[in-house]
Amino acid sequence: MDNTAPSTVARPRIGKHEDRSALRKLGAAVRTRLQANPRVQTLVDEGAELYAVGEFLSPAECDRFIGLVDEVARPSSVFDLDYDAQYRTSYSGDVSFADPFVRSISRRIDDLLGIEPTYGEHLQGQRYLPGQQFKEHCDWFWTNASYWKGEKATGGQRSWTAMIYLNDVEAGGATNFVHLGLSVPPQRGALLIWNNALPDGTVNYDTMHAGTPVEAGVKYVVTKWYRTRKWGG
Ligand SMILES: O=C(O)CCC(=O)C(=O)O
Ligand SMILES: [Fe+2]
Repeated sequence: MDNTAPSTVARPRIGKHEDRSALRKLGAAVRTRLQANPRVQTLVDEGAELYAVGEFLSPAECDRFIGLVDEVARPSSVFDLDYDAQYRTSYSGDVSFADPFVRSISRRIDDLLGIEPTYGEHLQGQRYLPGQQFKEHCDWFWTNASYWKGEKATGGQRSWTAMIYLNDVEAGGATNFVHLGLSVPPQRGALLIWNNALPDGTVNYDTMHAGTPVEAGVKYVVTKWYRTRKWGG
């Protein structure tokens, strides 16, 4: 599940900034916790906040997760997809939250960030074959879009994103933060974390990113998006 806008519209009106104070508080709490953790590397701290942890998952855990993604992968969908059916061409799926292995990994991410587990959406796996990509988008929700009413009632705005690369990719597949000039190549087991909001609690356009096309090999990632409140209906 994701929220995408045409990349040609860099700074559209998004309506009033919803969940601003919750985003500000979550931003500060997670920032403080990550910066105090010696395992966490700061990638960007100006204009946006991006962090990374190498070898967050072991190779065996990555392989096990890849197996689960292969089981659930189906064509991806994004919100308001009509304008460009090619926007997200990867395969994605919610890996089973009933699986104790999935739960343990999910909890490990919660603990690292220090976010209340119920705020997190279920982990979503994605698989990209050669030529597949996820074009430029922000993970936060457009609060003037038709889907917002439903999202507002089921957890509100997205705060932090955590994404794990499950394998090294032969060629291509980097995650490109277009406004930050940062390109992150897939690295097996590495966790990438970013704040979708600015310190003042407004959504951050500069978190816009793309999963660039895989050129050779297959790319697997697992993503967890956190809301500002308990997620779910
Ligand atoms: O695959 C990537 O590198 C990016 C994925 C992504 O942007 C997302 O899942 O929200
Ligand atoms: Fe994304």
